[in-house]
Amino acid sequence: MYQEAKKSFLSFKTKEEEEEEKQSARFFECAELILSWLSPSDLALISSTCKSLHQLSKSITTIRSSDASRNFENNPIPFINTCDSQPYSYFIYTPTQILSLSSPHPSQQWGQLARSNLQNKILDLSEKPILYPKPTSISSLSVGNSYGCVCKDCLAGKSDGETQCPCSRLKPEFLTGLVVDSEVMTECGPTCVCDFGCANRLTQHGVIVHLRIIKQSRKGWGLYAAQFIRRGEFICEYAGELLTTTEARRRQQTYDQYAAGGQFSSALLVVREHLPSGKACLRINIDATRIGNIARFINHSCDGGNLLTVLVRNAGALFPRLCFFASRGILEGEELVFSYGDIRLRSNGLQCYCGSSACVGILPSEET
Ligand SMILES: C[S@@+](CC[C@H](N)C(=O)[O-])C[C@H]1O[C@@H](n2cnc3c(N)ncnc32)[C@H](O)[C@@H]1O
Repeated sequence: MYQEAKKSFLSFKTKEEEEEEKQSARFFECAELILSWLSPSDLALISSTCKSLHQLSKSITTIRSSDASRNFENNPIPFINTCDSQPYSYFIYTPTQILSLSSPHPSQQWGQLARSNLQNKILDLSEKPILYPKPTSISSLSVGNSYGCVCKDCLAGKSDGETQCPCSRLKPEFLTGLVVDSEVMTECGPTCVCDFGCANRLTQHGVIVHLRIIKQSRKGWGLYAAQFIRRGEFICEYAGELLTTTEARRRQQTYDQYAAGGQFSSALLVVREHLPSGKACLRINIDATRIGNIARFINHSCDGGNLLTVLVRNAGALFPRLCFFASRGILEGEELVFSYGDIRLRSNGLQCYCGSSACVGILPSEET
């Protein structure tokens, strides 16, 4: 009798306790949404405050390491790390080039929990994560009075690849895998009447091949094939923030200082396109260090690697894009690598661990 009375007394909840419990349940539902906006260090900090938040943070970390592309690409691109405890590399994802963000702290939701009740109510999970502040996508910027095509079927034409489409300077050798040097090619773009299904938009459908990102003790994260990739197949474009040359130089100085302190990888690429006149050169600075796509993980190889870089111009688009294609058949499990350049300005530059027989020992470095 006494035992029964004690039990019912203990399970009795006051109104205040019930209200507190409800509030705590609501807090954890909201926490799922808020935590997916946090950087890894803030996530770790909050996970140390209580057991429930620790569990939530762990689930978010698992989701983050299962897809670097955050659902932006056609297939998940997982992180795999067997050399230390870093589960993923943190950066903000953009599948295409964007104009440089002036905000010093852009943020993006990453790691939403699919089975959250609250999320099911207010979020469509097929949506891409939001990038804040909202960037300007370069593909939406077109040149005034520019050309475009009005073809019904842009690549219909002769079997040798010659087509009537004015936007198509697609090298036929590309598709048969014979080209080995850097080329410039053109595709249909924003000013054409054709839609995204057009065959002359090879590089505009995101990453189609299966890839993974693996960490190595000496080179850091690298991009690897998770399937056999045919020679000439499109891999990805180099997406990031487009910078002015002044801003690129400023950032490179900061990155060099961080790199000197160790454990920092920058991903600022300078592309120079020699214009047909031969007199001028168009310079494009793409920084994928804080905002970029999976191309930011491609490491250097002194022997030129297995990738071919191609500048692709979409008809009517203001800027060309740097795209990677397989320069030969690539086996599943092989690392995707290309040459960062031939110039080594700094004799005390970073040590190269490409492992090729052509290895010079130092990573390329140029004046930004
Ligand atoms: C564009 S990032 C490539 C991804 C980088 N490994 C990471 O962990 O994020 C360029 C940096 O990767 C490293 N890296 C690239 N290729 C390398 C190589 N062959 N040997 C050593 N380090 C390399 C250098 O730190 C370089 O500054």
